[in-house]
Amino acid sequence: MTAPALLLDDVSHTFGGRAALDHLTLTVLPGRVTALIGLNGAGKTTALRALTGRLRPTQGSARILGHEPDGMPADVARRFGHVVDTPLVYPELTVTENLRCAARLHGLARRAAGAAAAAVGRTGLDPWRHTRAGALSMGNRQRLGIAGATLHRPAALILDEPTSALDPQGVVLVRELVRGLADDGAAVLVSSHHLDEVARVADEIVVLHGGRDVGRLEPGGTDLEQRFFAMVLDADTRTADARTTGTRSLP
Ligand SMILES: Nc1ncnc2c1ncn2[C@@H]1O[C@H](COP(=O)(O)OP(=O)(O)OP(=O)(O)O)[C@@H](O)[C@H]1O
Repeated sequence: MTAPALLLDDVSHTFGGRAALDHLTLTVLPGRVTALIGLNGAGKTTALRALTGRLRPTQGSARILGHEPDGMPADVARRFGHVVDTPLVYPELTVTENLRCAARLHGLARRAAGAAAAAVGRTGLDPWRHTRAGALSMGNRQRLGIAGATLHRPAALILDEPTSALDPQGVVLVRELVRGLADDGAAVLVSSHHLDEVARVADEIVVLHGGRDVGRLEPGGTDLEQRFFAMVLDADTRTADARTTGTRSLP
């Protein structure tokens, strides 16, 4: 059996006594794009932060390429890429300089210039390659973050709402980038609100609601939005019923 490249194992997290994640188990296999979708406040970013080690969950564990996110050996860390919260971008450096730094950080010291130039091309940043990152538009800053997180062709990739600020051309470029990495064997976990986009890129869609995995949606078909809302409504109904009967509702 193939081992998951990304794993959240029975993860719960509370902020000030309020549950943000509730016994969430999530696996992403090599070569697969898994999308995490949910309403505002469903727990998507908290899940991705727990997986990247930016947040230590109250309960449960996370693994990236078989290692704890806090204790990844350097050679494993170089096979991982992510954009969660703010992208690692230096505002005083140009786009190209930032990407050369990212290439060096990912162990591509001798190939940094070539990797940076290729990443500029892949993400449509050519007109801005000599622009300081701090002077970029929000969408181009998002492109730069994604370019830096993917230029080393990671084996495991986590992107939190990667297309939130992108124009239609950027959405297509990111879709092709993500799909291409997965087709080359990468495990990709992406959170999104854009159901149409998710349907185009994901192999599997996990619905998060109230910090819980409430079910999977097939990416195919035209009624994804309808199926999403039906799943969320059903989860709410079961939670309300469980409260009435004093039991814990199951996903
Ligand atoms: N640092 C924090 N302190 C307190 N509560 C937090 C913190 N971060 C998140 N939360 C709470 O945890 C819950 C899940 O938030 P999270 O940001 O993970 O949701 P999300 O699904 O990513 O939402 P969105 O789609 O709006 O980005 C929310 O109720 C949120 O208010």
